[in-house]
Amino acid sequence: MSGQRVDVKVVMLGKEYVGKTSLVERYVHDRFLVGPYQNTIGAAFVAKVMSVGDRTVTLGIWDTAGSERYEAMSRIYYRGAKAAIVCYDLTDSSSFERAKFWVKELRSLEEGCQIYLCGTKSDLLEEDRRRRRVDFHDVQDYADSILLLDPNGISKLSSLKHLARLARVWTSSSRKWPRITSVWLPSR
Ligand SMILES: Nc1nc2c(ncn2[C@@H]2O[C@H](COP(=O)(O)OP(=O)(O)OP(=O)(O)O)[C@@H](O)[C@H]2O)c(=O)[nH]1
Repeated sequence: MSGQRVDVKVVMLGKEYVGKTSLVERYVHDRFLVGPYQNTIGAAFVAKVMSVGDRTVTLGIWDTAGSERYEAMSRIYYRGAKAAIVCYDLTDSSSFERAKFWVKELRSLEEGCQIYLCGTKSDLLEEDRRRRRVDFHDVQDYADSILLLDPNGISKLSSLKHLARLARVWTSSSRKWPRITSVWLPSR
């Protein structure tokens, strides 16, 4: 990581191949890389400067490797994160189980971290709905069950408006670009 000042640390988590790097590439460089899949090794860091009202905020985004081989390393990267974008692939049910694993871990170990749950690759469902492997209602029920555990968590959303905005950027999409649906979860 460079010596750049970071105001808000954001970490990307989720099973390998769900599309974490693609989301970061799109958000930071406004591009979608085509070509052979290249798995992330360890983690990659990128900074993104954004304006929030009259303030300038530097996000430091850690894009972790999804392979379980790097699980211990990912724990190092989520320490102190203000937000975690936990991704799962709508066409891969095991990736949703993996997302739950990360949510559980963050909620018990990183209480100050806002968690965003992102279902990726919705373009594949537009092409063929039968490819869906993660039911929308299951995700909704899961999100609700966590909200119910901590009703106060909802208020935290307004205190981190810039991150909510960041999530919105990631949800707006066009064809052929990373496609996600997002559900906000409180941190506890
Ligand atoms: N159809 C479709 N493919 C996508 C989308 N996002 C990513 N992909 C493809 O999915 C593959 C994996 O994407 P990555 O962004 O490298 O996945 P990752 O989660 O960073 O993977 P790891 O680095 O192994 O953890 C690549 O071949 C991407 O082109 C999407 O929204 N739609």
